Amino acid sequence: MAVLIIAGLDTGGGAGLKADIETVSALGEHPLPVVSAITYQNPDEVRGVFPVPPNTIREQIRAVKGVFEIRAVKIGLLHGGAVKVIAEETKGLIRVLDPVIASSSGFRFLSPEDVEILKRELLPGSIVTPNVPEAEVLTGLKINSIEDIKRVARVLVEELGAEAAIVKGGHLNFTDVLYWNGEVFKFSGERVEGFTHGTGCVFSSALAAFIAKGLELPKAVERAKRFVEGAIRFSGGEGEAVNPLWELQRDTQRWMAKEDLEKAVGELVKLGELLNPHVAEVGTNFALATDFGEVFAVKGRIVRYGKTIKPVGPVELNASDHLRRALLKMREFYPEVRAVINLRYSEKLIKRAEKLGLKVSFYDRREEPEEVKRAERGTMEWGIESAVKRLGEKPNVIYHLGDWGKEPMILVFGRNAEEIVERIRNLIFASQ
Ligand SMILES: Nc1ncnc2c1ncn2[C@@H]1O[C@H](COP(=O)(O)OP(=O)(O)OP(=O)(O)O)[C@@H](O)[C@H]1O
Ligand SMILES: Cc1ncc(CO)c(N)n1
Repeated sequence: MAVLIIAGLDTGGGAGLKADIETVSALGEHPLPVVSAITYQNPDEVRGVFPVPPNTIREQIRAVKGVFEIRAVKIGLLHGGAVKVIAEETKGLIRVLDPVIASSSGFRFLSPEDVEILKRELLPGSIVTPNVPEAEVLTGLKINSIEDIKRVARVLVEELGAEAAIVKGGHLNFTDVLYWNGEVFKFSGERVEGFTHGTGCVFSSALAAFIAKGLELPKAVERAKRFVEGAIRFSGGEGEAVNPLWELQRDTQRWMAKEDLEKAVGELVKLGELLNPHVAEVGTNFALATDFGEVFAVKGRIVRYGKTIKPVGPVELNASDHLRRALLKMREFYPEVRAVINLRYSEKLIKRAEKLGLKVSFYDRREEPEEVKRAERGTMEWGIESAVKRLGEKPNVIYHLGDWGKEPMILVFGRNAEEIVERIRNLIFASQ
């Protein structure tokens, strides 16, 4: 199904048309991109805007209207001169209007006069998706609470003529409110950590995509909100913005990590008899993280099995809490580290690691502060941090000598699963 997207270009690649195209494509619909403005911006600032002439916008829309079956329109950044043309050309279509008035960095895209034109020409009949400051500008009302949000959403529909209004709580308490058909719908949410540049664009284009799929409005809003939450959680990297491709990328990363780890575990099993004496009493596990910080490991761990070794279960997401925490802590210091394995402690292995040129550090559980001990779950994180700080550079191997009821252990880290296998091979062959 086709979704017509009328929006601006963000040179920083975070918001605007690029985010919209990715969102609509990721959700399986066909984007028809129409450029309304060219902005010069980066994640820190908007430097300026070139408005695309209204006739050029009209011709872009006309080139696809009637050729594709347009199931929904998403309208993002505009300029005053374009409003009338867009209103004319999208008449009769389902319109999601994201009234982009100012950037998150404070650049004012629409003048008060432009806002008046938007209210008069385009808002009536549209599904409008303002954030709190935009809703305040559109209605002239102040918003301090969820009750205010509900009132303003109603005003947008009942007094300003919108088909529906979703006032987004990203600037308040992450609860969005939909007013539609005389009814109020609340969509609760919690703050998600991550980059938020482009959230408004992704939300409105996801909403348009879900409407294009035929979802009823409340269901489409719910889905769009959850999609944005994922796009924030799995954001990051160069763009310092939300990531509309999160679901696809996460799934790709998952199968790659799973496959890599399965292969590497297979290689370890081939070392069976040689590795057997180094398997920890509690079992050995082997963990691999994706770029998104999700960690795969062997369910039930790798155990001694007669003279050889055996993975108890399959490679799965979150199959090892201990190693996951160790790895994620290490990645806070050294994000290139993606894999870890635990082995039974032996002085011989440590000596051998040092001889091989691996950087070795340790932590002493007796030095663990009382408050960390009492919190219980923080021990691993504390241990990794103290070992990293002790060495002052990236450790490849971290060991501890145990404590009451705790088996001494060695952790071997690597950039990927193959590197771990290689390190284990070198360690055990040489320690014969
Ligand atoms: N940190 C966050 N955690 C969870 N949800 C968020 C967060 N920030 C925004 N949202 C949600 O993202 C959606 C977009 O809302 P937001 O108010 O951020 O839009 P916006 O201000 O128009 O975005 P932009 O920054 O692109 O202008 C809403 O569903 C909102 O609740
Ligand atoms: C092009 C464009 N559209 C929307 C926004 C709002 O995030 C932005 N900063 N840039």
